[in-house]
Amino acid sequence: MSEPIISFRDAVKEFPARGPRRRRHRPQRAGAVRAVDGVTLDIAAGEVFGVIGYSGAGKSTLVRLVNALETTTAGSVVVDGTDLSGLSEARLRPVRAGIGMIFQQFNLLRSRTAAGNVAYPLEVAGWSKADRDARVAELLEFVGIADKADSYPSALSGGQKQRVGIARALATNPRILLADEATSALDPETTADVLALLQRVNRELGITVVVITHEMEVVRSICHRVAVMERGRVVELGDAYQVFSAPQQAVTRRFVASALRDRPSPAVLRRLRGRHPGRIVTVRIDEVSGSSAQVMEVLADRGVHGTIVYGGITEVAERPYGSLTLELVGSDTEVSAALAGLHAVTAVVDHGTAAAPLEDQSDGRRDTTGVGHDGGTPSASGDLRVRPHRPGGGPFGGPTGLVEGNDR
Ligand SMILES: Nc1ncnc2c1ncn2[C@@H]1O[C@H](COP(=O)(O)OP(=O)(O)OP(=O)(O)O)[C@@H](O)[C@H]1O
Repeated sequence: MSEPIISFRDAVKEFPARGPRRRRHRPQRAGAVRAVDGVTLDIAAGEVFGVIGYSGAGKSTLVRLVNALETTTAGSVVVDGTDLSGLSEARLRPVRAGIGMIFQQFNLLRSRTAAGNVAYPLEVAGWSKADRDARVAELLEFVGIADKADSYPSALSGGQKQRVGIARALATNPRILLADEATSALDPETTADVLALLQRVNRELGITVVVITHEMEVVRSICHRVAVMERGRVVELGDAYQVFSAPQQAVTRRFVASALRDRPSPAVLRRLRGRHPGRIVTVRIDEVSGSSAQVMEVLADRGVHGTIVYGGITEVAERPYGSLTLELVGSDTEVSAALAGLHAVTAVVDHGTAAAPLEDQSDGRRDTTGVGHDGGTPSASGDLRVRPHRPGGGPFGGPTGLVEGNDR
């Protein structure tokens, strides 16, 4: 990893507890809540770093520590070589000048045009009118809304407003851009456009981008590395592909499931078994284990006919990831040999057949990733062990021990 531009060391932020919402968080001092609870984390210069977590996890507080909108209760935050602890407002000013920020609700000045909004930080920084005009034109061009320079925010779409927000955040040449739920108010297509723009900000301008989100899709599409937050703590951290292709924590698995709807729910499985008489198996497709070509080769070698009946392959951090659910048709011996062959190349979940269904090991919880129990660790092969269907369970809706997931 290159030189860190942001470092948290055992960073803690406590707030005095007020109201019932905060009571569910573990109080560290009587009447206090730890929004950030001992975070140690380095964000490298030049990366797109994601902080993902559900509401209340502490994400916003964590980024507010970076631009010193909040100060740590304990531990330290170092930004671009400056330890923010105990700095005066005057000393914080230059640190803040090196950080741009964009928000979910855009926070544009309604009384100013797009150009006027982008010019605002330049006015505050004392730029001349000529320099401001040139810089504003350049920025609006960069974010793709030069034609909207004279429009007021009320006449702009959400995506256009966020482009103005990005241009404004970039105006004074920051080294860091903080994006707090910047796409959460946008539709999927506009989200994709804005994320592509943030990627350009990173690649073309070399700006470190820190993305705060509760959407896996955001991390999946642009982040190099990710921290998963829960109750003020970082519970998983690393390369986005590694974290999401082998999630260790239940919270991470939920995020993966929300983005990759590639694994059949129990209800879908029952229908698949009903429609397809062969053996139903789900195989993981990723860079480390099997590619679909490898999987098909194994089946062809064993003389087994494989039909794709469910699944999807997408990209996480620009690398392939997903799963395919196949119906295997052949003699019992051929199918057993094919299963053994598949196990050798990738993670496999054997769902059995309608006559002899197999349930997965997640017992009471649907494991959507194929890596093991909630809170457990994946087996060496990353495989899901299977056990025979419980006696007395009917193949269609009987007490199978499987809990209904989303019936997709
Ligand atoms: N100024 C504050 N005073 C008291 N408690 C606060 C304050 N700001 C945040 N909290 C509490 O700290 C915890 C973390 O909040 P934070 O906003 O950082 O989470 P988040 O992950 O960003 O969630 P969201 O996406 O809903 O904003 C929450 O329990 C919240 O109620």
